[in-house]
Amino acid sequence: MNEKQQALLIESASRFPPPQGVKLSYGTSGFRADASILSSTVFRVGILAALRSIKTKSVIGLMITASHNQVSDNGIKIADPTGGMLTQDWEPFADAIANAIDPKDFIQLITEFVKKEDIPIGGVQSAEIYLGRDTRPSGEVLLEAAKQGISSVVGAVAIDMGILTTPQLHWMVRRKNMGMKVSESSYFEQLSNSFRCLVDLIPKEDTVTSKVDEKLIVDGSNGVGGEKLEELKKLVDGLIIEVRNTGKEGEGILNERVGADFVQKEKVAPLGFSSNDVGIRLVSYLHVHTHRQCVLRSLDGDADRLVYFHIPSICNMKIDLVDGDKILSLYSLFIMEQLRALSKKENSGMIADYSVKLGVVQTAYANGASTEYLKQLGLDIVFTPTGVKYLHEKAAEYDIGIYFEANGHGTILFSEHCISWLESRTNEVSSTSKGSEQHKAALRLLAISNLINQAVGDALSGLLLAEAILLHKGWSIKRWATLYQDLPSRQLKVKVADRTAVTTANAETVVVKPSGLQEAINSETAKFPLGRSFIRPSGTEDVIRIYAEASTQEAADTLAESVAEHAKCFLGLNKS
Ligand SMILES: CC(=O)N[C@H]1[C@@H](OP(=O)(O)O)O[C@H](CO)[C@@H](O)[C@@H]1O
Ligand SMILES: [Mg+2]
Repeated sequence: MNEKQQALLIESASRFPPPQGVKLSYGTSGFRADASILSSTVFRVGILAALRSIKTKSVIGLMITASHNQVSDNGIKIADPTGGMLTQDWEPFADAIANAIDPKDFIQLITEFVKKEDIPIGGVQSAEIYLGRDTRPSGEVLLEAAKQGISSVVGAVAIDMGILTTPQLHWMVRRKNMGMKVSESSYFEQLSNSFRCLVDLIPKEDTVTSKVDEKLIVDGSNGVGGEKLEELKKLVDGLIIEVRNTGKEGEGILNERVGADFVQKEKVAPLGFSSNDVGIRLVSYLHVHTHRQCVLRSLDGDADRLVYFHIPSICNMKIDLVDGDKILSLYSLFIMEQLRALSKKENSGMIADYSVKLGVVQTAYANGASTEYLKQLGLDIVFTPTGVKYLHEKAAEYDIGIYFEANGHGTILFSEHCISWLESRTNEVSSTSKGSEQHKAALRLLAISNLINQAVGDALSGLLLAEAILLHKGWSIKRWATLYQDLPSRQLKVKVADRTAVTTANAETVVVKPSGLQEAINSETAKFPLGRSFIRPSGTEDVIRIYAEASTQEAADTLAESVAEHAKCFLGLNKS
């Protein structure tokens, strides 16, 4: 790094002094904190994004969002060249520069890292960073900090893509690096075209329209997802979608008693839904929730999560939740059916010439009943720690890898080899047996690979895929919900003195430190039939999370409470 570059960094960093007495960590999904202390972090991540772009010779994404957190929080995360999360190798550097208080230490960290990674700053390689943000009011100021961080690296250019959902930004980065044109309208077109393709491939005789829910009501969490769905729905025929909690002025506060995270964790209907919606299919998203005939859905604050629910009774606003595990099960079932059809010998006399490796990835939060169901389908199931970066990485090892967190964050990854094989299948088959089930199955799988976001979980594309499958099967949300019955579960969070004192192993199912705590959890769990419980430190909030499931709701609640008590004893409460 030459002197001119060093001077530029020192000068611009002086405009963004880091907060004192706070330790930030890149966490499960980037940096998150109260927005008022984040300018310096965002500025520094802007520098990191520019270095990453030079190093990889690719466009990098930088998203300003705190997803399901309260509106006063904000955050920042990076999209790598493939559209996935920042490579985990760079996270320690992100943590180090975010926490370097002394400007000299800060510059030294960058100098050493640039040398170690051999990043040719100031050379011919330029850097391009796509910026996106959600609808949080603090987004504008933080966007400016990111721009200044980027422009303090010689040759780096920031391109503001505007207010976007997180998955839209990831999609754009991926597509741009594949050499394609990028715009929001091309995103909407790709989603709506592939949805139409799936609907056109529904066997006419099998459509049992009377059973299908008529209307879909979507809870947009008062965030960016509602607004974007309003645009997308103009291009989608055959679905009646009503968006609530759109975040328009006066409609409500982002993520406050709305959104997928709230619905999934509290298991009650979000604000804006009433006893008039009984029987409808509903969706929540980021968080998206759905509710239709009425199915309801919830999106989350940045629209990368999706859960469905319906309100079965007017007596209370308790919901029947169709969570990420059930979305995963629906997708798995449909994909298995297509693969089976593809491998059948038909008129053409051809059978699949290679067997597609299909796998599913879950975390410890997956309901035990879902894992059992997927096992019975004969699927290969793998568990990873919480956080999409882990699930995504694992899913990418398959030809078709489906991953979901119970909270509705997930997608389906298709390997390049699988996509070209499917393409060749459609070409081969077309001359001899066009219109055969084999041909259609290949076309459906290709349409799914175009519809579902290959970069990251995406509430909008996930919703269209779930809808297409329900239409294909002629299923209502109630039918879908009966795939299996969830084991009763409870999640709690506790603010302890220092959540980093907890370390875990075996995909977070076992506490390693503090010692003795796991034994206490084991002895509580043993008291309940089908009991299962674990704790882990959250990567997005200053809490530890407790999960418990058991054969009855009462037992799950009691187990969660008693494990929480042990955790408090071992860890001490946060006094602040
Ligand atoms: C139990 C739970 O839902 N945890 C969520 C939450 O992470 P925590 O590290 O648990 O705070 O936010 C992450 C980012 O959205 C998401 O990936 C994860 O699944
Ligand atoms: Mg999110």
